[in-house]
Amino acid sequence: MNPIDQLIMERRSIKKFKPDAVDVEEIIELLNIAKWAPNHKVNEPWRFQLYAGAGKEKFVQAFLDSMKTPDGEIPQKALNKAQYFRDIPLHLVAIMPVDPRQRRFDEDYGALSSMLQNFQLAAWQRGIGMIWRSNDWIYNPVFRDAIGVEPGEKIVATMMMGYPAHVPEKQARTDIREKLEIIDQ
Ligand SMILES: Cc1cc2nc3c(=O)[nH]c(=O)nc-3n(C[C@H](O)[C@H](O)[C@H](O)COP(=O)(O)O)c2cc1C
Repeated sequence: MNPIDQLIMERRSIKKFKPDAVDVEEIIELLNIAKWAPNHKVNEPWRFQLYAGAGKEKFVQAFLDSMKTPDGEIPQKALNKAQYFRDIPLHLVAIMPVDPRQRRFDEDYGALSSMLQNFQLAAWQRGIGMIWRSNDWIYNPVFRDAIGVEPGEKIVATMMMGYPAHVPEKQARTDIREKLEIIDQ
């Protein structure tokens, strides 16, 4: 199998990471590769925040703030998740401008999603794993405010990254013939 086909098929979303640090410069390099995604108008509809080292606590605190109940309590489940996040080497937040024109919005979302998949693949090639998370809290105004996402911006993903401690089994995919209609007459 050619290496690109193999890379696409063998990349997995990673949830368990080794504690080993990932070099921030390598992530910058990978983002500089990933930006060559297809992008109508080449408007580069994205900005990123990379939480590393002591800076991760800002991300974790924003998450915890968004999890507070009306009486100011933080559920144990959220505290456990926060600890899990602290132990992950890097968190990347991908943010796009929200264009009120549906077509432009769709194009921007498509471009950033393509960019993020490039990023996942280029990182996997170098042994770096990640998971794209789009949990409810990225839509929570408390979380958005805490990390400085402006009105008119949308968090598209949080990418949690590190060297994989466990690579899960692939989940089956349907033969594309079942989802493909060929119209040739
Ligand atoms: C837009 C998007 C959002 C996702 N959000 C989550 C998420 O919130 N939590 C999660 O565990 N995985 C999330 N994933 C990762 C998928 O769960 C994962 O791709 C899927 O299970 C298939 O596994 P694979 O990537 O290893 O093939 C997301 C993926 C995409 C593309």
